[in-house]
Amino acid sequence: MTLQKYNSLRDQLSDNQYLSVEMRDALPVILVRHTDFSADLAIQGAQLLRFAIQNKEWLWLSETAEYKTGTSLRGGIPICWPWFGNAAKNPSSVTTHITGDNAPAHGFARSQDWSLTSVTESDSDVVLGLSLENPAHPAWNGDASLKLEVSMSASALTLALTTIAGQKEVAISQALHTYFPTTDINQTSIAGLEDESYIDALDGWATKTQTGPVAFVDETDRIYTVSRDLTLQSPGSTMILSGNNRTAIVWNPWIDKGARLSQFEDDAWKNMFCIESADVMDAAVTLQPGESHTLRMTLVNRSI
Ligand SMILES: O=P(O)(O)OC[C@H]1O[C@@H](O)[C@H](O)[C@@H](O)[C@@H]1O
Repeated sequence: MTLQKYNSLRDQLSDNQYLSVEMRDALPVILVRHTDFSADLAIQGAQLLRFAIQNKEWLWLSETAEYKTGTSLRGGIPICWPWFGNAAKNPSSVTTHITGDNAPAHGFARSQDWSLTSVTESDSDVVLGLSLENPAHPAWNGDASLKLEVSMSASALTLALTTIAGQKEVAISQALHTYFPTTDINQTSIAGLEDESYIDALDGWATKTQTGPVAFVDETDRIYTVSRDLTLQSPGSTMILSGNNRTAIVWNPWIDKGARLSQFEDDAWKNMFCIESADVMDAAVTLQPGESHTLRMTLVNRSI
């Protein structure tokens, strides 16, 4: 099956100037090698693994990432859908579609095979269209399909994740679970969340208010409301993250949880953090039959 997928992707991309496909262990990975930027995208999960401009890597990917069938890779931008995190923590509109006790964390879109549906390439950009038609899982009885558009250029990276409801009403929570690199987590901060309320998943899910920029001093796992662009500051790097998401998860596992995580070196917590452009909790999305919703995020580099 995997080899079939690889062969059909190779045929599909044979006329493209900047695109090719390679196998990494069990997974086909699309390679974008444009003159101005480069990227790697696993067709499983439609997971962007890398994006770089002039040797600056915009995403963090674990050195011990595993290219296995049915397992999300640690790093890049996994897609959490049709529920975020622990299924039971979702609002009832979302859990009504979840059956049984074996609902995987972060849904199932990140571990299923997607299709590459369109490719546009030019001197200035590359746009990949992917889809997960008729998404199905034993733990979900919802009816919707899912598309992802990944737009890459020498100035920006944009992801647009579109949910299209099927024959009945459906509610989903979702996140573009972006892993960012940093050379020093102790000198990393996020501006733009000042005065926003957040749920602290590490303090009994208490609701709190953010004072000043977010800094990382311990394990962090919070769901913020979002109303502005975010500025991600780390040594030598300033990135601006914008989008139409109403919530964002800020996460760093720190030392103890880092030691328990799969595909994660013991000291990797020092060099990564996640900001997940999300629609979760009260911001979960309900769609009537045939309606659609697009979650968008754009990343630009403002480093000097
Ligand atoms: O290991 P996973 O399933 O990819 O999840 C990673 C993290 O994802 C974050 O979104 C959650 O808030 C964390 O609690 C979780 O640990």
